[in-house]
Amino acid sequence: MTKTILRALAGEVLPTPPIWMMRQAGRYLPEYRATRAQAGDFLSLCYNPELATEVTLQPIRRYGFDAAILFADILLLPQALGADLWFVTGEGPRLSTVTSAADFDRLKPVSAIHDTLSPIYETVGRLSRSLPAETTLIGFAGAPWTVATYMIAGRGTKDQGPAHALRQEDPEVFDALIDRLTEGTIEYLSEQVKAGAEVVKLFDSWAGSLPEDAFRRYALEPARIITQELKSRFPGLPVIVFPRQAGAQYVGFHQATGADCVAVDDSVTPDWAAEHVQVSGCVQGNLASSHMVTGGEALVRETRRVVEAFRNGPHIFNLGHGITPDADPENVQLMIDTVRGG
Ligand SMILES: Cc1c2[nH]c(c1CCC(=O)O)Cc1[nH]c(c(CCC(=O)O)c1C)Cc1[nH]c(c(CCC(=O)O)c1C)Cc1[nH]c(c(C)c1CCC(=O)O)C2
Repeated sequence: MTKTILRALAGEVLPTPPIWMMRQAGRYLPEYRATRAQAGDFLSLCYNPELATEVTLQPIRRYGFDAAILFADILLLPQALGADLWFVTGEGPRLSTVTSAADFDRLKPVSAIHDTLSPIYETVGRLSRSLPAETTLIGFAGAPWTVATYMIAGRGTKDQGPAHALRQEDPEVFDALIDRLTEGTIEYLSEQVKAGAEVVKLFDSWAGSLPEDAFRRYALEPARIITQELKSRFPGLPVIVFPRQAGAQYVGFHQATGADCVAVDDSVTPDWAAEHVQVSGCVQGNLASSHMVTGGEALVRETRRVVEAFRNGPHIFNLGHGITPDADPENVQLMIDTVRGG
């Protein structure tokens, strides 16, 4: 029987939505923290196929989620393109910056990325051989705009100021970077699919900071190009796009990109998303991840509200954003029991 996630992605309305969780392998789980300590740092874990496979499987063993997502990070692609990358504990990622034509010219060609990323493909292959038969394997990459915001600023930023400045002040360099990332993302995801990923997801975490014209050009258009090219290379490949905090711009995103599923964050209500986004295809989301910290009756009530709102169309249950390190693993179980048990 076809896997539930693939059925939902094909547009089927299921009595119980399939479920997985962004960042389901992460620091809220004691077994993740133990494996990560064994690996040393986060990047060593990403590039270690044996341990990356292990942490990807941990939430599947513990909770029986319907999908596993490759354990990696959206910033591995810039690293493979030649950016220096490191993580500062308690603060987040740091990268060497791209803010001029000279910086851009130092980046490697897309053909070079596999030298760095081949361990990731090996992890995908191992996962594809070891997952339970009913579990779907999701590969992923960052969307060009979101990845560019980190490459331009050299770190995470609250308002993506440096990237907005570059796109306005030096559109030539900015567009060249977006194009390189678009091309790199296609090749990166293609290798994940060849290694066994059954679905791919594009994370555009900062799409919501783009004003309307720029949203079309830098969020929608790259997502369309990547989706279309992957679907022409791999007919039938399901694609999930996540233009986070797109608000009103979620409307029409399925049709404009050709993606099978639009993931929505929790800044929109499930009723609104059912009416305006699910009308055109499968929706993924969108319980606020704070419920995984606070739990209790509110968690049960809001979980039911999400299930109820999306009941009449294709839906994959998920959080509105990644689960946080301070989440309680028991609340995750309560969410799953509520989705599956009513
Ligand atoms: C912006 C972004 C990044 N990475 C990602 C995004 C887009 C989605 C989002 O908005 O959350 C995506 C990502 N990061 C990770 C995954 C793995 C798959 C999954 O479980 O969803 C995915 C899909 C693992 C990770 N990526 C990171 C962790 C925590 C690493 C650790 O210390 O163990 C994990 C499990 C680190 C990371 N990676 C990134 C940041 C800003 C950080 C530091 C923040 C933090 O410390 O939580 C960049």
